[in-house]
Amino acid sequence: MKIAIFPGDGIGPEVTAQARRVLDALDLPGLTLFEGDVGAVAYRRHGHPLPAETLEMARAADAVLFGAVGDFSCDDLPRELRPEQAILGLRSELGLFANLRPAAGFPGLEHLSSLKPDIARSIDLLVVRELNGDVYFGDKGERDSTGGREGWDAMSYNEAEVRRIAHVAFRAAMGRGKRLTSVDKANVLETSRIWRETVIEMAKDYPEVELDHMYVDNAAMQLVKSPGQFDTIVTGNLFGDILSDQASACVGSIGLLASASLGERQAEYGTFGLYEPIHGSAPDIAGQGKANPVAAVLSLAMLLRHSLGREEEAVGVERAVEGILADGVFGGDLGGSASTSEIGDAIVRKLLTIS
Ligand SMILES: NC(=O)C1=CN([C@@H]2O[C@H](COP(=O)(O)OP(=O)(O)OC[C@H]3O[C@@H](n4cnc5c(N)ncnc54)[C@H](O)[C@@H]3O)[C@@H](O)[C@H]2O)C=CC1
Ligand SMILES: CC(C)CC(=O)C(=O)O
Ligand SMILES: [Mg+2]
Repeated sequence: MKIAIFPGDGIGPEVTAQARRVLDALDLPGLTLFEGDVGAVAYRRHGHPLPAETLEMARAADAVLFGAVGDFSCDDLPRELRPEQAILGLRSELGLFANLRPAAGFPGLEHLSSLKPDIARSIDLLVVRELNGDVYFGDKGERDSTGGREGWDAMSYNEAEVRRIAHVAFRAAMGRGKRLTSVDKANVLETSRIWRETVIEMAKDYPEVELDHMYVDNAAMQLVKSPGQFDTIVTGNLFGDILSDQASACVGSIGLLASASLGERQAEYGTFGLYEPIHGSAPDIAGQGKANPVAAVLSLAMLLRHSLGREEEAVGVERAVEGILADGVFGGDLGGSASTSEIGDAIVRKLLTIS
């Protein structure tokens, strides 16, 4: 099996280094690891945030472990050369339309949440975010208007795009609490009207799943008021991006949440996928040993589960993370003092103790 590791910018290399140590500690037979450049670092070295050789490496791999991209020094570059195009390009080129972002509290660590412990205790949800469409990939541009320069981004979803992500979400809900909340803005947006009608039409294929619908503004409010009401959420690219960052603060920190990005074949059979923390390159803390590597390590656990079929090892990594958090090993994002590498050390030690 070939795993491509793309550390990227800012804290990306710091957190992926810890995930790699965990992978090394597992000592799995038959694994080959490759590293590739993405983001600002790739732009500086190769003149493009997603060089052709990196994309080829991803295509040849069984799974990609991604760090993060983004660097404020690139803010003035044309959009197609900005570091963020690396992750957008990988998602679209590899057809990774289904982004799974689980958000569950760590038992006994409710006090780490931004919510009251009693409310935080109930969080156990999965955001299924569409990843290949919406305003991120729609036509966009700048034009002159009577009010000066005007920027525009087209939002759209067709029925086929809604169906394929909704199938993933209905199936995910079947494997969880059998409740699915579709989040949209159907009271205002035509995109959402088609989204909602399509999801309703599909519900008849999943009679065991209890489906409901929520406008995104209410969903944002309900997520902090009573997150326990959610089991599986399905939503578009933009709303899913925002709600999952919010869900991370409900759990405790954005440094805790992992994600898997899967495509048509992959969502069905569980092979190729791209795995990354939900956070970005965090330039405000980069290079200071302050990054929480847990999201990257849990992304590795998702890779082991979904792409390598290594459920036992995935559970082992998740147990090790739960163990070190229960031991009180955490960094500044959770009110502790452990550095990125100390957290990595503790996870590796715990993994070797429990396995
Ligand atoms: N998938 C990706 O590569 C993503 C890239 N970005 C890019 O990252 C750059 C920074 O974006 P922001 O909006 O600031 O989002 P961000 O997620 O990088 O950071 C938001 C806040 O959370 C903190 N934070 C993030 N990850 C952390 C971790 N592991 N441990 C402790 N604290 C952590 C940061 O210090 C910051 O205060 C931008 O260039 C943005 O475009 C943003 C999101 C996703
Ligand atoms: C940087 C982006 C392209 C998207 C993002 O924030 C995310 O996928 O979480
Ligand atoms: Mg985001």
